[in-house]
Amino acid sequence: MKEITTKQINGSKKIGIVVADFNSIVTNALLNGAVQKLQESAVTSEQIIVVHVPGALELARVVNKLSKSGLVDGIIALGAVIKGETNHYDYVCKETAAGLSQVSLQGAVPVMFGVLTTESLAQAIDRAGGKSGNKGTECAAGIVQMLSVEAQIDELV
Ligand SMILES: Nc1c(NC[C@H](O)[C@H](O)[C@H](O)CO)[nH]c(=O)[nH]c1=O
Ligand SMILES: CC(=O)[C@@H](O)COP(=O)(O)O
Repeated sequence: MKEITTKQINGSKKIGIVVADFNSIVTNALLNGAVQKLQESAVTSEQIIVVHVPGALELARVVNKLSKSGLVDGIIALGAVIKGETNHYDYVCKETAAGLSQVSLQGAVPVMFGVLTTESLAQAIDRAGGKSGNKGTECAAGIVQMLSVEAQIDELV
């Protein structure tokens, strides 16, 4: 049986982080968690490109542009969508998830979905370095695994 699993990624790989500035008190914490985890995984700051967009709905377009650019080998998309008084939340969540999923499946590089979709600011804070962890940290570990396993598959082809 051959098992393909995580190894450290080589120093030539570039990782893009596209972060929504809406609810920046949360998304900055996600960004910090992602960068710290990447650095713990021996990814240098020179291998990381950070791009800011206005809100979650703009993530997919810029992630798609970055994916096609050839500048990066993997992308982490970070955002925080927090429910308000109306059903606008539902549309933002649905379209953001659909857009990013499409880019990851059909695009050139793997995309990690690091967009919080919560009922309250408190729930978001809990998931951006609070008692429920840090979604940015999770996504950083995930992109390292994805780049590693995809490279190993390419070597078998
Ligand atoms: N309410 C939230 C938004 N709304 C803004 C949209 O994402 C978008 O920027 C706007 O509709 C213009 O196209 N964005 C978030 O990231 N989080 C929210 O809670
Ligand atoms: C997720 C959102 O778009 C939300 O912030 C909008 O708030 P509201 O539904 O009160 O307009």
